[in-house]
Amino acid sequence: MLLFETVREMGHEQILFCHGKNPDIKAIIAIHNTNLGPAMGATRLFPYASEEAAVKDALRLSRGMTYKAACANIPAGGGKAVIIANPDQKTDELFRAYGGFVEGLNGRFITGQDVNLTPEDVRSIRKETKYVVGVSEKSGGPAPITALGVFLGIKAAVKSHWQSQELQGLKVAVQGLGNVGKNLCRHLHEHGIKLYVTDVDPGKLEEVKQLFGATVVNPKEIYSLDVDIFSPCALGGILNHETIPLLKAQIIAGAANNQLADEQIHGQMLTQKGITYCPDYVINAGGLINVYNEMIGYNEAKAFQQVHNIYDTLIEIFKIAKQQNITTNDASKQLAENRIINAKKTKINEIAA
Ligand SMILES: NC(=O)C1=CN([C@@H]2O[C@H](COP(=O)(O)OP(=O)(O)OC[C@H]3O[C@@H](n4cnc5c(N)ncnc54)[C@H](O)[C@@H]3O)[C@@H](O)[C@H]2O)C=CC1
Ligand SMILES: O=C(O)C(=O)Cc1c[nH]c2ccccc12
Repeated sequence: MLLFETVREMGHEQILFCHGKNPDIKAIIAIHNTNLGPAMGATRLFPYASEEAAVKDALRLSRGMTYKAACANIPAGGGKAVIIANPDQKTDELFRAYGGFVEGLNGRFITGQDVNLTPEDVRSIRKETKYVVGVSEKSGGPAPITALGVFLGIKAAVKSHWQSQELQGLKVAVQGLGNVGKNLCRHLHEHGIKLYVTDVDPGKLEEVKQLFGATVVNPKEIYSLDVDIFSPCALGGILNHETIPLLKAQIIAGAANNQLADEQIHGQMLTQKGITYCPDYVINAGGLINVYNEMIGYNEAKAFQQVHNIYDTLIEIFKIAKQQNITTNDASKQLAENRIINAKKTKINEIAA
């Protein structure tokens, strides 16, 4: 991988390679853009197959955070960190060492809990740095708000795709019943939607089957179901050459980050199939909205309003995509980039005034 060529093309400001021998730590903090504010992004821990895979994940996730904040009108920039490790290697010392690196950035990067981190791990990070958010119990954590945002995104997609407000009787396939997926199932069930669900954890499947009368399917079956909507709420990269030809759903609307294995190629494939794709970083902004509000002093009404704006933003993105005959992913990128450029101009004008 040609590192500087890649970051020049993707537009990153700074990448920090964090290393230590005792404790043994390998982490990458990617700061994509800070025009709108400090770079925000939760930290994920993962046993990446290669260092290149870890770098790529950090680069793409951090850029996604820039677009996410811009599309949600949150005055924050985009960043993301990955710790290369197996979940069974987690220790308090590891997270404290990582926290030291975050502290060294002095607020340019603000982080929290992502894949494979628990609230306890985040408390370890917090022993070394105050630049951690999303640990307060006040707002109930980011997942319920993320799920609400995804539900509103589904409503927007239904409106745009079928010119309908009617959810009753629709069939939705949900991949992953974690913190977001389960909360999403509750909203969908309450609106009379028929659920088809999958997870690799049998306990979670049983719970959702009992609570919401969901039909349980094998992880491999989830793509080819005869449903109206597919909601990926587990892993990234699930929209690819193997899965897209299998899809019967007309709408894709879920919480997972980096759903398109390749943004251009697979974004186009979905458009050609006539599928309405809700760009992941637009529909899953609820978590960021929640932690940002927690950071500035939680105001439930304000956070609620910002999450509800996801509906209007998606309607605007679908409109831009149709008018310009581009993918919804490119339309949302355009919206985000315009907001970032305008913010920079405003900043320059303020300095000049
Ligand atoms: N929690 C939040 O506020 C936000 C979450 N996201 C993203 O949404 C996704 C879900 O987040 P959470 O619910 O918080 O995570 P989680 O870790 O609580 O849930 C993920 C679920 O997916 C399941 N899973 C893993 N591999 C699977 C497979 N191959 N097939 C089916 N299920 C599988 C897991 O068993 C788990 O139940 C993640 O990609 C996360 O990055 C994005 C924005 C905010
Ligand atoms: O939407 C994402 O991918 C996030 O990282 C959102 C998020 C959850 N918890 C956080 C803590 C600090 C910064 C962002 C987040």
